[in-house]
Parts: sequence; C-alpha cells; structure tokens
Amino acid sequence: MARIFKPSKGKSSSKKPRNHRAGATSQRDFEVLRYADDGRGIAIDNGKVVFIDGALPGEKVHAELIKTGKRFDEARCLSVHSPSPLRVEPTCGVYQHCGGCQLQHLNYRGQLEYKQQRLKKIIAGIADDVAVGAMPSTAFGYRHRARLSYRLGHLGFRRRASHEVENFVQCPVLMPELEGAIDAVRGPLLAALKPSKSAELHFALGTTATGEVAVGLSLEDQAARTSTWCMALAKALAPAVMLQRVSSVGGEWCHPEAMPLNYDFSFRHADTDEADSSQGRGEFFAGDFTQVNPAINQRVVEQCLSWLKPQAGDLIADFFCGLGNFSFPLAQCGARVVAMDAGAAMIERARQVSARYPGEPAINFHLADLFDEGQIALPKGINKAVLDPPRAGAKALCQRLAGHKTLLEIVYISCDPATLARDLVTLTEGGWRVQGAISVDMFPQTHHLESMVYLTRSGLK
Ligand SMILES: C[S@@+](CC[C@H](N)C(=O)[O-])C[C@H]1O[C@@H](n2cnc3c(N)ncnc32)[C@H](O)[C@@H]1O
Repeated sequence: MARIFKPSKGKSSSKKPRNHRAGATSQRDFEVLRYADDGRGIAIDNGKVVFIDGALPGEKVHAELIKTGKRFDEARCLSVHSPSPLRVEPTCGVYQHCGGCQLQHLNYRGQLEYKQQRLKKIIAGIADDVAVGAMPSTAFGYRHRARLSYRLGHLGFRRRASHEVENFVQCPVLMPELEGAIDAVRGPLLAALKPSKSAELHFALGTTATGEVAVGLSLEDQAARTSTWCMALAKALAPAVMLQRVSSVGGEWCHPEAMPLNYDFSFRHADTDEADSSQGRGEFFAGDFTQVNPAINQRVVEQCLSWLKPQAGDLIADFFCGLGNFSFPLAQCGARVVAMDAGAAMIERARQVSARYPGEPAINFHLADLFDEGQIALPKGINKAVLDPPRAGAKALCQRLAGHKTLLEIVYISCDPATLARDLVTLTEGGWRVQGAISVDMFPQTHHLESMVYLTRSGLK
C-alpha cells in the first residue's frame, strides 16, 4: 500500500470531526470515481457522495471522514491502495496542512488536463464545436505576489479549512526572490507585529524605476498603528523589503520613502512576433490587484490581442481594467480605449501613467461600480470589449452587453467557472457565439481555473 497522506499532527486536524455520527467508523476504503470542481476526488458510499481531499480518480484509497452532512460527506485521504499513474509526491513539506495548493499530488500534465476538462464542461451545450485549448505555465516558482496572515505569533498561509496560520518556511510556488525576501524579513516582522492580534500582509515582487528587483509589502488592519511605528518597521525591513502602504481607519498612509514597483506592459505582436515595450511600465503598490503569474499574464494579453486585432478606428471597452493591464497594450496597437474599474487608487495610478505618455491620451480611465446597473454607462460606439471581472462575474454588465447594438467582439477572462457559465448563457441567449476558449494555468498546483473565451456576433439592426 502506498502511504501518501499522513494524518496531520497539527491542532486543527486533531479536532473531532464536526457532525460526525457517534459510534460510526470514521476510516474506510473508497473507490474514487471522478474529480469534483475543487480538485477533490468523488466517491459514492451507500448512495451518498463523498468528497475526498488528496484522492485521484481511479484510485482505491483509505480515507478518514472529517464531516458528514445530509447530502454529502467529506473525507481526507490517509493512504492509497492503488495509486493513479498521475500521482506524484508533493514538492512542498507542508502541502497537507497548507490551504494554498490543492493539486500537488497530481502531476502537471494531469493538472492541465483536469482544468481543460472543466472548461469543456462549462461550454458544453453552448459551443460543442469549439476546441478548448490549454495554456500551460511553469509548474513552480511562478507567483510574484503573496498574501500572508499573521495570527497569534504565526506568520504564513492559512491552514486548509481553518483560520489557523501555517508558519512560512518555504513556498515552492513563489518566485525564488520573493520567497527569499519573505524569509529575510520574517524576524523583524514577527518582532514588530507582536502587539497586534492579527494582520494581513501583501508581498509583491517587481522592479524599481532604476531596474533593480524589489519587494513591496503592504499591511492591512490593526498592524498600522502610528506613523512612528511604521517608520520603525520600514527601517527594520529595508533594504530587503519596502514597506509601501498601510491601510488604517483614517485611510491610506504611504511611507514617504516607499516607491511604487514597476508594472511591465510589454507584449509580443502576434503577426510579427516582435516585442513591444513602447507603453513601457505602469506602477503598482503591494496590495494592488496584479495578475499573480506575470509570464502567463503576458501570454493572456497576447492572446487577447490576437483575437481582437486592435487597430486604429476601434473603440474598445476594457471592463474591470485594474491598472490597465489590457488597456495599455490595446492602445499601443492603435485602438482608442475606455477603461473602467471600481478601484479608485488603481484608476488614479493608471491615469497618471497614461498622462505621461506623449500625444493624445488614447485611454480614458473611469471609476465605476460595474455590479451596479445604475453605474454602468456603456461608451457610445464601442465595437470590441475585454471583460476581466472578479470571481463574482459580470452579471449586470453581460445583461447590458447581450443586446448591445455596435459591439461585435468580446474577450471574457474569468477566474470563476460558475459565474463564467452563468454569464455565457446570458450572452449566447442574446445572440453571441463562442469562437474560442482556452483554459489558462494562471495558478499551477491549485484547483483555481482561469479561462479565456472569445465571442463574436453579427451587428444588430
Ligand atoms: C481580475 S481583476 C482584473 C484587473 C485587470 N484587468 C488586470 O488584468 O490586472 C478584477 C478587477 O475588478 C475590479 N472590480 C472588483 N469589483 C468591481 C466592481 N464592482 N466594479 C468594477 N470593478 C470591480 C477590481 O478592482 C479588479 O481590478
């Protein structure tokens, strides 16, 4: 028997299972049939669905029930009788406790296949004739930012299904420079954070204006006390990490010496394969939204440009634009862009960056809540659009776009399969057709699925 998952010695796993029937055997064997949408294995036990953490389809596993409910049970794999050929030994030493990754026990080819199949399921019945592509990433060392929690003297990632914090030692999905910087400032941070009970810390890796690699840190909540406290912390962390921004009840406070990091807007033109870095660099602070996997992000931007073929004469809406990740490359190809987002600080920074470019600004950045029907003002004459919403999707916006008169092409980038499925139904019922779909591996080793879908429609009278 291959022993893969040992029962955790951590506090959270020693707790008695919630809802578990008194006297019932909590460990037994299961045959795993298929994947659940969150990467767990699904088995059927006496007609009831059981979700098994750490189990793969085709395997016979020995698992411990950790929760029982009316409709389904939940279990954790303890050992594997007949391992799947796709099973691998997890790289990370704390994989079985940490809440960050869910698929390290599945080889990378298997992960890509699993994500591709999920996207196939989403467009089934909507676009059965469309072949779903897969965009692979490097399997480890891809993340340029990380959010760590501090709680009761521990600094690291949240444990699986728990509020407890797993102390940060190493994290193989982080870029090595980021991993090293977090390790370097662990001591000073732990000393400084002592008085507060809990805090969220956003680390991000980028370059400075002079091209050096730098790491920024922003703190949330009660970690931000007084400017004196922050100055002392900033000093203790430098030069390994810049304390960039601190949220506090009174608003945002930036350390006076902290510089924003650079955001790279360069891409390669699909037709010539030439690199284009003429829109150069934007700026961001740790805590701003940036795509976590910069190499894959560049490919996503390039795929978007290759579908939309932006050119002079186009008026393109970039909905949920953030710092202008898509807006700047679209404008660089000659299109005019109207960009919208609800993040006031990011919109302001994007405006400042766009104002520095010579000539007429080709991008208009607007602050808008795109979930609020009343605030969705669709720019007149748009013929193409990029939608890159948060997990909640773009319900109200898709309802408005479904019957839009001048809009002919949409690229929808989604980080949530359920809301993507809902919004695609709205659009296709309005006459839109899916022409392309790609599962993008923005988050290797996790079950998170990023997708890109290209839709077109002939003009409405
Ligand atoms: C997945 S990110 C995409 C950002 C950007 N397109 C990029 O590639 O970096 C989603 C964006 O939606 C924005 N957002 C969240 N809720 C929103 C809302 N209700 N209305 C408008 N924008 C919102 C966030 O500020 C964030 O920038």
